Amino acid sequence: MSESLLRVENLHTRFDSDQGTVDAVNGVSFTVDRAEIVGILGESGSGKSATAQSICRLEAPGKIVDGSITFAGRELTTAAEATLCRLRGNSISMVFQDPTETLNPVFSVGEQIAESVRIHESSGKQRLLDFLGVSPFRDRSAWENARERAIELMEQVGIPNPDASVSSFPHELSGGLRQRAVLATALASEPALLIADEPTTALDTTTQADILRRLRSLRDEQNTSILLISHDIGVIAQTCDRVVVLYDGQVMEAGPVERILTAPKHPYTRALLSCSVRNSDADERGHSAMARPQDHTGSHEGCPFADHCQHVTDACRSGPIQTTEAASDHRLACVEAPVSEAQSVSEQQERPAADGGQQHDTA
Ligand SMILES: Nc1ncnc2c1ncn2[C@@H]1O[C@H](COP(=O)(O)OP(=O)(O)OP(=O)(O)O)[C@@H](O)[C@H]1O
Ligand code: NI
Repeated sequence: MSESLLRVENLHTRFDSDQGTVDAVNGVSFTVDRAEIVGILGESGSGKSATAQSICRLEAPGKIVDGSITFAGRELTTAAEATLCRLRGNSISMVFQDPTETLNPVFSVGEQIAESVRIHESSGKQRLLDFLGVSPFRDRSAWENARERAIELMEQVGIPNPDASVSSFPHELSGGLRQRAVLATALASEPALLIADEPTTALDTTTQADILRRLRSLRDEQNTSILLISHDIGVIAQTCDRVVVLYDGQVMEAGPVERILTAPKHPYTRALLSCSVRNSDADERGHSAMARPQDHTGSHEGCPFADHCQHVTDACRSGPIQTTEAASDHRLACVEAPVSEAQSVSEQQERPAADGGQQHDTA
């Protein structure tokens, strides 16, 4: 078995502010294999973006205070800025939630996509466009080639009429088209790993479904590994192979999407799923709104979900929660897992336990 493309181990990312210290990422571990789509699922404030930013080493003003991030066997937490720049220009691309922050309003989208192609081809030069504020395409033939590639990329991400839209400015495009253009710039370098932080959150459901479908084709056709961040279970279910459920900067449960979404074992995951099924019913086990961790500055003894968990015991509050293997490739951070399992089966009448009701089988 080859080494995972991305391996995050015991990552701790901290923000220091006047209000105190926020442990935004508090011991997170997971891997992304080649040609795999892994989702990070969690509510607002659970540390999804801080995790993604740490992987790209764009965590400032946060600081990585512990743990390891390896990409293709290379340690990123201690890598030099020049190495990180090269990786970001070639191997790892990130798409942020708000495309207006990524696209420069004064250049056409075609030029910006073409510039990403050029950066990739000239292997890791500074982003001249941002840097100098001038178009790097003074040489006509260089522009023609890059423009052609930009049009291809625009087609790939579903921008209609790319021949015409290549000269459009960001403000001339709809939100959906802008987000597609951002995706095209991210794909220009043919990255081995694409990190997409809520890439479709602001978009209508048809556009969202289309973009998610294109992410899957990207994996199918180009073997791109994708880390997809979302608070939306539907998005994760449609797109991912595996999912990591975050709460208060910690992994509650992780495993194959189908398994986690149909037979969740962690009380938090189950609360999250039942909220999404009946999200109008905020009273559903009382978890909907109050499940959010209000105070990140306290100590981290015990399970962060303990105060909202109906299965809570003394052990949940008294020390670090061990992560156990509920099944092969299914991790769980819950001391009450066996009790929860019994509950889970009765709560989930629609499915005869997929694992035969025995959660402690071996890998
Ligand atoms: N620049 C910052 N300064 C101080 N605290 C921060 C900063 N950025 C994030 N945090 C804190 O870190 C925690 C995790 O934030 P993060 O943005 O990773 O959450 P998220 O899961 O991405 O949420 P959302 O779904 O709202 O994007 C939060 O408590 C947040 O307040
Ligand atoms: Ni976020």
